[in-house]
Amino acid sequence: MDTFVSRKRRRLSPSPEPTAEDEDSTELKLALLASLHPQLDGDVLLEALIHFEGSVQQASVALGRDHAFSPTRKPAPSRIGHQSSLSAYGIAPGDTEVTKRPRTRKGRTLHLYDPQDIEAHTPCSIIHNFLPANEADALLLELLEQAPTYSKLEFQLFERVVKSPHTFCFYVNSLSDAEEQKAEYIYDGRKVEDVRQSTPEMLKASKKVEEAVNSEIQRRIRDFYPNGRKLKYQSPEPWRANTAFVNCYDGPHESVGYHTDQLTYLGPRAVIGSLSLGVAREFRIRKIVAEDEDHRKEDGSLADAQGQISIHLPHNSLLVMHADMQEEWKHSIAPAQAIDPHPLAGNKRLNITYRSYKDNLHPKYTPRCKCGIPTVLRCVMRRKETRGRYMWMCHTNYIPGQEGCSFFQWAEFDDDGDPPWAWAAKAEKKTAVEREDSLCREPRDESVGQPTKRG
Ligand SMILES: O=C(O)CCC(=O)C(=O)O
Ligand SMILES: [Fe+2]
Repeated sequence: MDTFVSRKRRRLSPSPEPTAEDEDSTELKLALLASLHPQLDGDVLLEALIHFEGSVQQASVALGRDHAFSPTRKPAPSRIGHQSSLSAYGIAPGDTEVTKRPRTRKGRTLHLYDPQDIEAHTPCSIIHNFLPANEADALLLELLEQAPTYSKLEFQLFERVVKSPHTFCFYVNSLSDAEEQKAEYIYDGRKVEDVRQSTPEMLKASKKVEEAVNSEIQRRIRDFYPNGRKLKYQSPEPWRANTAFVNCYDGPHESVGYHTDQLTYLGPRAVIGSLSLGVAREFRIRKIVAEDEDHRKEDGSLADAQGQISIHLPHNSLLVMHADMQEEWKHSIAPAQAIDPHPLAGNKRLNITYRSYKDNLHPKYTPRCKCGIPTVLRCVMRRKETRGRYMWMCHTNYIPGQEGCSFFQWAEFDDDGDPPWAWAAKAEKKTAVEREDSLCREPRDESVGQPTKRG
């Protein structure tokens, strides 16, 4: 499953290589604070952490003192945040240069609703009223029936076992895919027991999601990427909705901490289609800055250069997280102070994240660690020197009670995001296509197809 909060890996020996620990310290502290104070908003936790210069303990004591510490406790928003003026964040109308300079000021949240603002200032695009209304309702009703059987993810954070503050379930398109997932795929160092076949309404929606995501990918490439070309490592193959994680947030306090989605089976520069149903909630994103002198505070700690952006996700909206998202931004569902109940879902929000698993990243091919377990794929986000490089790492220390090994290996990919073990077959295929092309181009025997002269 996704690494819903960042977790600290115990460093077994000093290493010049990046570790998840280097990458995650602020998120880790926030996750710890969130698990201790689940009712408080992420902004409040972040401000407390900044106020106490990164000390989780001092921040936690202050936050727990009858809420005496309330750094920027805002009046409870009516329901959902209002859109701040884009100019307040240095965003001029018509400024479509994506992700080049900070869009938000540190410590502030910019609320975006409009699809054009969202695609211009974030690595996402959104389609409102995505499904015909009756199909969206039928899908929601089907999932509401299943949601009580979903479970919380349990993971190890330092020495404690922590539960994710929402429930979820994993779906694939057929029963045989479900059996294969249970037998062979590894998430957070272990196999998953509960993998289900997608419901009829999910399968129906997934065809529409597939079509929309493929067309959004092409539009993004054409209108936003340099020279109208796909990104390095981005797959040129059509996106297939072959797996889905369904999340359920029951009430305003259920949430998901800042994280990136696991790339292990998606590969680099992954695209994800996320369909929201039921109660509208805020999807927050934050750009991760490099750990360099420009971003360092006087005490040596790392300061985030910008605040967060909040994208509002109403019932029946499809959010596409594009190829420029996972390696550079983190995302979360923030706890809400108040929500508008939905006529069918009450206080619940259901969310389906459709994903495209790559055949050549099946765990039978990927490197195994010293524990004998297929490894997890991560991307260096913070360390300036190695930023953007991929690595295979042991993840058995995510299992409560297990230590894991220190396995680390740089991960290589070609420009299309395919791993080395796929290269020979790709080259063969290319040669075969070229041979076929050249056969087609060879001068034709003039007599073929011509009326034959009779002697
Ligand atoms: O609920 C959402 O919109 C996001 C869920 C998410 O981030 C995930 O499943 O990885
Ligand atoms: Fe996610």
